[in-house]
Amino acid sequence: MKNEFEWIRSIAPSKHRRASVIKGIGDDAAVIRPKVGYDIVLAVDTLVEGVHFTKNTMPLKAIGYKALAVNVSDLAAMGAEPLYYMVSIAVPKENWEQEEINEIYEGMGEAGEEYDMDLIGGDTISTSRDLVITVQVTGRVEEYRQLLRSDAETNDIVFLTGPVGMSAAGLDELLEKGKDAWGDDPFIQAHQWPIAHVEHGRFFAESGERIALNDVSDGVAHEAKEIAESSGVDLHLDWEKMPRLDLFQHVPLTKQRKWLLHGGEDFSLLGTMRASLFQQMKKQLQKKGLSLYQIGEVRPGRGNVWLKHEGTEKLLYDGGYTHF
Ligand SMILES: Nc1ncnc2c1ncn2[C@@H]1O[C@H](COP(=O)(O)OP(=O)(O)O)[C@@H](O)[C@H]1O
Ligand SMILES: Cc1ncc(C[n+]2csc(CCOP(=O)(O)OP(=O)(O)O)c2C)c(N)n1
Ligand SMILES: [Mg+2]
Ligand SMILES: [Mg+2]
Ligand SMILES: [Mg+2]
Repeated sequence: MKNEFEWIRSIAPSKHRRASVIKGIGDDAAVIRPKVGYDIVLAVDTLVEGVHFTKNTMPLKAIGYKALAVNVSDLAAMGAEPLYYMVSIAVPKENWEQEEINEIYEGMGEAGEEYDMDLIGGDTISTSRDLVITVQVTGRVEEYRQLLRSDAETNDIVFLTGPVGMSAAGLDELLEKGKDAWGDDPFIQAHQWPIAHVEHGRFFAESGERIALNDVSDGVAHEAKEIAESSGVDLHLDWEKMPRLDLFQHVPLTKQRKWLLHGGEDFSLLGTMRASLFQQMKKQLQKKGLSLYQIGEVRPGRGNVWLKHEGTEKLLYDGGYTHF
């Protein structure tokens, strides 16, 4: 067992991918040199044992991988390029071994490699119970190109960059069967190894177009409501247009609705863009092997979300995951 400081040295990267890191781990704070012409984008998200994961729902490596990926997803939703991350980890005195924490860091390192980011610092503390991992990420976006949820306008179309509901479906299976559910099943994979849609975010930002964007961490209904409210418009969604995998075909409708609309943790991006842009953007994205689905449109309103389903349009209950 290493002591705290030996352990920190053992997880510190020996070199950085980004030349802009002036000082990483090993002083009172990290120092980075921002690139001229870019705005800095910052986000922080925490994963808590029992709330976001348990040892039965997530492999240790996946906990680390997901802790970084969910943060990168917020950078993607701003159109930013991920650059650096910091980690604060509160380790319970019982039930967690150093070897297990190392595995979490291995998973985080894998995500760091995937998104080309440097670990530049953090904090290590003990706690009485339940592991808590907080990751702070820094990214950059070309000046004034950030993609805000307040930018939706009447006559825009509403889009999703990928399927939703898979992570929630996986979680239900994991809560029921525990480790017996682990494996290649796409729902389980979606829950344990989420993918942040950075390429989509960057493509939208680089286009220079006005695009409103949110990542789907708390469910489509909730994220759509956030866009509608902050843009002062109404979003009209169409159930039939939601990207739905064949895998959902035999699932009862109430469950489909719960997973697809209120599930969350999918980390697809939900957004709006000018209607005339949609086909060309879809084609360009397809060339990169990326998808884009139109699921509705934006109309004048006061921040409400409507869902057309089985011929009638109703106000969509905006319930998603809430911590209080
Ligand atoms: N405890 C807090 N203190 C300060 N700002 C917060 C706190 N919690 C959330 N925020 C801010 O509120 C906004 C929404 O947060 P959140 O719903 O967690 O976003 P997301 O779902 O994209 O992670 C963000 O700007 C976030 O930085
Ligand atoms: C053991 C367990 N129970 C429940 C969930 C489901 N869950 C936990 S947090 C959450 C929403 C997303 O997390 P949050 O902390 O709200 O992230 P943010 O919206 O800030 O990105 C969901 C769907 C889970 N992942 N694991
Ligand atoms: Mg958050
Ligand atoms: Mg978000
Ligand atoms: Mg949330």
